[in-house]
Amino acid sequence: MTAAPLEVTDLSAGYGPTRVLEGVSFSVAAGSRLAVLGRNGMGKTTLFATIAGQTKRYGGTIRLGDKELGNMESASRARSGLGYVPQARCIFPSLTVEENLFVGLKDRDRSAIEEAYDMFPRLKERRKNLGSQLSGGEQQMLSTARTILGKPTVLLLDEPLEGLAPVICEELMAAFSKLAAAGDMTILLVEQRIQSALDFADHAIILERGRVAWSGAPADLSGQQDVVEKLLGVGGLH
Ligand SMILES: Nc1ncnc2c1ncn2[C@@H]1O[C@H](COP(=O)(O)OP(=O)(O)OP(=O)(O)O)[C@@H](O)[C@H]1O
Repeated sequence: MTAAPLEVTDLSAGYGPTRVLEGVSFSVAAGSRLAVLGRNGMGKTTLFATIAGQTKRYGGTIRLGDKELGNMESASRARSGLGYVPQARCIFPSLTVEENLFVGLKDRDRSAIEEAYDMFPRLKERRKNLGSQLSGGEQQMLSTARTILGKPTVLLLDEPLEGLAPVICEELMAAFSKLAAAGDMTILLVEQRIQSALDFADHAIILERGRVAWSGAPADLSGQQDVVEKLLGVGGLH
């Protein structure tokens, strides 16, 4: 499969009567990398959960390639090419690493598991360990690898670096960059480690109270100190 474009138009969503996203529009070209940034509670996770069909959508469209996802169940969105690695690492703690990966294979041959081991050699070393015996970084690798084995054409990564040591963050970001460079996936990344996200992405959007408050190239942000302070709550970028 090759990467697909994603186009979100006038999306609004929330939880019961609480509207969180309002009029969110952006597009991501096939094979490109979008950083979704914003302070805590601004709607980043809600955006990804809505694209994945796990939050109530009130209006707007979500187009992946030539398919409209808006009215599909989550499983159909996944079959249409959407891969979602949620913030809470989703692994089966009582299954081994290898068994966890089998779950991600769907109808692919077992030999495809080598793709996951090529990307994350650490998982190969731990293949007989139970999910519960993995470190936070290894769990993140497993959660990501399992989704990638499903061959998504658009991949959503929600705060993959959360709580991880710098050396593991570098390892993960290198793996994501390799994936992006292969051209098989369009990647959207939510990340609090702003500089890592900007280094990775070729475009960024910043959410503020559920709306897109800024959109542009990562390089443009470094010259906009007021935007960085107001929308990201940090003093500066490196
Ligand atoms: N299950 C829920 N029910 C009701 N409100 C929720 C629920 N999940 C999130 N919210 C609210 O939606 C808003 C956006 O939350 P969301 O988790 O999408 O933000 P975020 O930008 O991802 O934050 P963070 O960076 O802290 O993860 C917040 O006000 C939050 O309290």
